[in-house]
Amino acid sequence: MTLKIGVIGTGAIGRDHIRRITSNLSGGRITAVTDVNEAAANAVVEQYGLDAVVYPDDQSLLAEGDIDAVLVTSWGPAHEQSVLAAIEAGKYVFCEKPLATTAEGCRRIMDAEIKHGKRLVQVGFMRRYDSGYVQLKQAIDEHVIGEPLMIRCAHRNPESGPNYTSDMAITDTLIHEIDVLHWLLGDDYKSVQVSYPRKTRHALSHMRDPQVVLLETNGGVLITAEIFVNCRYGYDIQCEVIGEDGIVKLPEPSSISLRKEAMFGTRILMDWKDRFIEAYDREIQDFIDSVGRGELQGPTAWDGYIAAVTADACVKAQESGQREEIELDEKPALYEGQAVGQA
Ligand SMILES: NC(=O)c1ccc[n+]([C@@H]2O[C@H](COP(=O)([O-])OP(=O)(O)OC[C@H]3O[C@@H](n4cnc5c(N)ncnc54)[C@H](O)[C@@H]3O)[C@@H](O)[C@H]2O)c1
Ligand SMILES: O[C@H]1[C@H](O)[C@@H](O)[C@H](O)[C@@H](O)[C@H]1O
Repeated sequence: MTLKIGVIGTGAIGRDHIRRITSNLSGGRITAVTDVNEAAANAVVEQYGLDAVVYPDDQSLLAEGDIDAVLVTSWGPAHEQSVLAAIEAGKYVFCEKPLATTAEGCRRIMDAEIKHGKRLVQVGFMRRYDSGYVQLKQAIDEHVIGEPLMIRCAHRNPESGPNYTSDMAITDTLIHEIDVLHWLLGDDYKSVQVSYPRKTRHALSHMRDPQVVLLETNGGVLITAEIFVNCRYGYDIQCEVIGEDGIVKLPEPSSISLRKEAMFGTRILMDWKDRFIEAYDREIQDFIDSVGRGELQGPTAWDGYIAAVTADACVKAQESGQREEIELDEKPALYEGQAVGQA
């Protein structure tokens, strides 16, 4: 069976997912699209030669579209409304991060899913599908390094856009570490503190960059996460887990090495689309396959909720300079067991 997919939001990542479904992946077909910028929706239909109807908004796409599932790839503040409408229509929905911009919004989505009685939502935390992170998880789960004690990581972007603000370092950028690290450890966060080193001259005047976030888990693991979104030299994601018996580290993306003019080196990628290209392919293929089986297995609305609660505490800690507590509601039964990523 071919899954008929509607896409809500045809910007950068919406187009990229349409490209992969159309050219790389199996079992899915784009049959409906919408974007508040109608010209963008029309352009993507033309660019990929889609046999798809362009709808004026998410409501009409969900009511009239010939679809089995939707991808929500609009701006973050628009996600909650589209996801709730998709659940109401009984459609499976893949939603890019953030699931909603507030913890209350994520709660409303969980309540709607629980009322529906079955998982319909997968959140776009693609790092769980990255083979490097999957290997780290395997090593931790198999106690290769004994108990994990500390994690050191860095999330570096070459440059931030003109509308990027200091809190987006958390809600837009660190959110990937927030998700993947609690998944790696199988542990929840307890507290967070944020510090600011000297500011880079490349950052816009209104923002703090870089930032250092110190997270502590319930199990006592200390995580230092550097966020540096104007590092200039590349798109660089680092993660090192220090355990009782050894250390495991995220591999560098594979690349040829070059010896030239008295130098030896490898290229560093510049774009998130390239760094996680295989992970995005796997997560969307997993969504298509899981919907086909009638049982989602990727990141859940509960994971989206954990990320939102943790991000709220991080933003509070950015402002207060103090250690802030992170408190989750009780995990609903629908989300028992750990959602997986795939190698
Ligand atoms: N998983 C990842 O690594 C990753 C990477 C990039 C972006 N994202 C997330 O994906 C989302 C989109 O990011 P982007 O980079 O593609 O942004 P973008 O600005 O390029 O595209 C967003 C599109 O959504 C459209 N839109 C806004 N509100 C809408 C609505 N109510 N209905 C329909 N369309 C609407 C806009 O017109 C725009 O075309 C963001 O939430 C972002 O955080 C995730
Ligand atoms: O900081 C960026 C992240 O590195 C990417 O992975 C995307 O999530 C993008 O939306 C963020 O702005």
